[in-house]
Amino acid sequence: MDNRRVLPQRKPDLEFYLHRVFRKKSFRPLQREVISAVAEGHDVFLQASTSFGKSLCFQLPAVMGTGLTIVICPLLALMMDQVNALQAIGVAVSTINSNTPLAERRLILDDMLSGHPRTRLLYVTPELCQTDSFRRNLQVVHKQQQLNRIAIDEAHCISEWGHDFRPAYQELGWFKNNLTNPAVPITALTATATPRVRSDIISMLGLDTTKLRLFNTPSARPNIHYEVRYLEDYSDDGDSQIHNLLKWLKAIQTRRAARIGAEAAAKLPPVSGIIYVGLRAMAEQLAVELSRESSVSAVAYHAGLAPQERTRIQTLWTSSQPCEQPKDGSASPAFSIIVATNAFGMGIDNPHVRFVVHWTPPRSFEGFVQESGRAGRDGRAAASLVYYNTQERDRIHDRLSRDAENVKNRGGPRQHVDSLLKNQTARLESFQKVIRYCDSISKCRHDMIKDLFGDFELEEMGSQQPPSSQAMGIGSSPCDFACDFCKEGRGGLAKRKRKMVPDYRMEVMYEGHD
Ligand SMILES: Nc1ncnc2c1ncn2[C@@H]1O[C@H](COP(=O)(O)OP(=O)(O)OP(=O)(O)O)[C@@H](O)[C@H]1O
Repeated sequence: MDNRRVLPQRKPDLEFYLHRVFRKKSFRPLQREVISAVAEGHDVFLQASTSFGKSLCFQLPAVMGTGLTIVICPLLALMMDQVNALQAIGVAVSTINSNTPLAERRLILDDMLSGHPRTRLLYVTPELCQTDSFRRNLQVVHKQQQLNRIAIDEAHCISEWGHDFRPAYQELGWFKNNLTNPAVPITALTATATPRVRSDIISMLGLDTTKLRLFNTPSARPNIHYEVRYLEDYSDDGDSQIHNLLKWLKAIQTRRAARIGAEAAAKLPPVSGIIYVGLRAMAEQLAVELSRESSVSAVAYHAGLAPQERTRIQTLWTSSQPCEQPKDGSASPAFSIIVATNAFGMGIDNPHVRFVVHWTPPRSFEGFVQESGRAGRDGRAAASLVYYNTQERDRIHDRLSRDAENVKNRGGPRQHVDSLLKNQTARLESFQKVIRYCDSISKCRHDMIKDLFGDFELEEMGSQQPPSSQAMGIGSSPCDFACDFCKEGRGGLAKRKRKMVPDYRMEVMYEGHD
């Protein structure tokens, strides 16, 4: 008998893959912990802010060793962004989507079923995972012990879209029910999930909460200054709002010049910002009006633009010189602004956005957190402004209530109507959270976001957080004078609000909200 001690072969560590494959210097806070849990084969739920680097949490484990990771992605553009980025660094990645030619699809499936797939990550849609043929293929790969995990990116879509226009999301529970002995680990990742959405994700995927490893970053980002600007009711032409915004931009410009000198400030690339509006026509109009200012370059972005034009705008805006230079040789604008509907954002990787403005109250609280979270992805100071007036608030609220009523009165299969109603009610509740956030003048906005998003519940469920937020403990605020309440206090906010809203309305607005 050979008694020689077999030395365990030392596997390259996570840092090795981080440096070698992904060419990053170090992990961001919490990333290492999440990646370890994924690599160890746990079911993982990660709720982390838009700038976190969630993709790395399943991409890195996928390139360690052999086997296949299936990635479920809701949008083609998002899928292609990740696939292109991985191809560029030499990772064996493929995608099967509506644009994949048949011959290529066959090659990918042949590789997948070969018993030792070369492909490390395969990006697919939930609709593909619903088909019998793809499910059979997954079962074969699973039997061959080559199916390492399923990663579900933008997992909130399970709850937000699964109930109506993308029912395939409702079917993702198939993995846990059918890929068993051993069960295939699932990694679900999202930037925005309220307690309701979270529990939908967990139950629809069939995840066992007693074994699930949970991770989250605070929903309110410490480097973002949150502020609500109260507008007078019935301001008919919007001029005062534009004036208010331009004044704010001017102040940023002045501060910048004071800090580094006017000449040096003029040589810096423009400050990038996003203004979210509710309608396409509003995006066009506001972009024209803002561009009248020599210091501003503003461009509209919405789903009505031709795809090439949208790509052109995105590419320019995410480049190091994010707007066109004036043809007459005059100084380049100090601000480069995209005026967009909510068609703009998902998957757009511009870490240097300094501000996100909501021109009207956002339609949902999740949308607000996600959209405002596009500011300051580089970790530097950034701002979120919401323009708010009671007229617009009531208009949106009435419309959402009417939509819920219409669904109730609709004919059709009971189950379908119930599902639509659940969704419509959730939309209304989500907007009511926007109202609470905007109306409040008595609480730190970071704390409000944390409350309204259910961060506390995650903490109670044992979710692990980055060390800096743990140090603050449950219930404490990540705000360091980075919101209008902490800066101006209740008195200051009340004064601002009173100027814009008649006294009798103020009383009504406070009721039940603070
Ligand atoms: N450890 C790291 N060091 C440096 N850069 C990183 C690191 N991890 C991720 N990144 C970069 O951060 C950027 C954002 O990553 P990613 O797109 O995965 O974010 P996300 O959390 O999925 O955001 P979103 O919710 O907006 O999609 C990417 O450019 C990525 O390469």
